[in-house]
Amino acid sequence: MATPPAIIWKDAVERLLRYRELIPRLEVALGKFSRRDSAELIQPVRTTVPLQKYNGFLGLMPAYMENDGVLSTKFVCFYKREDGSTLPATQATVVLLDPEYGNVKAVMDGEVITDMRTAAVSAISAKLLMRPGAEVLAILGTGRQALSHYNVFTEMFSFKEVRVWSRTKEKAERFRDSVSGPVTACVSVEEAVRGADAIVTVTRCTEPVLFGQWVKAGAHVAAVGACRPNWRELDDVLMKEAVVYADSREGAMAESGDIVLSGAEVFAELGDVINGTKPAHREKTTVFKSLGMGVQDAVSAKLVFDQWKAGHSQL
Ligand SMILES: NC(=O)C1=CN([C@@H]2O[C@H](COP(=O)(O)OP(=O)(O)OC[C@H]3O[C@@H](n4cnc5c(N)ncnc54)[C@H](O)[C@@H]3O)[C@@H](O)[C@H]2O)C=CC1
Ligand SMILES: O=C([O-])C1=[NH+]CCC1
Repeated sequence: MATPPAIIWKDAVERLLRYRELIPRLEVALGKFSRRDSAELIQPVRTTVPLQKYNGFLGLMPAYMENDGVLSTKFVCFYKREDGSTLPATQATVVLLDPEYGNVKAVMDGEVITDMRTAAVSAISAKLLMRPGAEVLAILGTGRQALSHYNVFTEMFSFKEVRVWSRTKEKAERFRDSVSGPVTACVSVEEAVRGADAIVTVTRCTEPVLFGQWVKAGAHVAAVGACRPNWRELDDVLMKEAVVYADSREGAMAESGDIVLSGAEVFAELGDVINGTKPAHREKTTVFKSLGMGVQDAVSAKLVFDQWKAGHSQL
């Protein structure tokens, strides 16, 4: 009989997941995903169930990596919360299964995984697409993803200046005061992004907040919010001027308002660049449209579970 699943909650995930181990594994997984070899990796586009009464969605995100023996699914609920709401915008749980027996091996907190793997993939996009010598990073939004993006971008790159913008100055200042490094709290998006070499958009907005006219030619934008086909963060000018990359082409065509509504073309997936089958246009303005993929959760969950098991076998 199968042993009961391990329950690995937030504190443990926080302790066990490290960017330095996560990032190389995500790079390998993104490359595998873009090869579309179903003997290696299967990951359908997220199934989304609208929770109309609550202005939210349940996303089901399964992934199977046969050669790695990893089978998982994430349940993620995300909401368009009203201003001032104290309810969480995103809640997630990852379930790891044994692909041979079908039993659940572990149930783990998915919030830390979602925060970290999303930021890690944006950092991979910057590693591949940002101009060398980038000096200024701008972050739009000051929530959970803003913090994880701040952490990994400042760990991986040496920016001379980091700017943040939120809809109120107080929120931008609170974010500035909560992190250890120097941050400029900006009162307008324009002030935050003018001259920036890298821009991260991590807002819950549904209308464009970042306009192409403010974006420096050759900048790299990691666009993380607006994960519904009728939600936007970036305007048409930026979407049409930039070379657009995505984590999953199918995901982007189905779920990204910035792509669907602007009519912009997805030039390549990050995995195509990793595999060397599509170029990284570092010299041009680039947008990485992130939607999030089950395989990113699968890789993270395996890493957490392996470390958790190693810790428990020593007890
Ligand atoms: N691409 C991916 O893989 C993932 C994307 N997301 C998306 O990333 C975004 C940020 O997520 P979290 O940081 O977890 O949310 P959060 O609720 O912690 O932070 C959201 C930020 O957006 C700001 N905001 C809310 N409404 C806004 C508006 N109308 N205009 C401008 N700013 C607004 C809030 O003040 C806050 O600073 C959300 O859209 C979420 O759905 C979340 C997880 C994974
Ligand atoms: O990949 C993910 O977990 C999500 N993408 C959009 C909201 C949550």
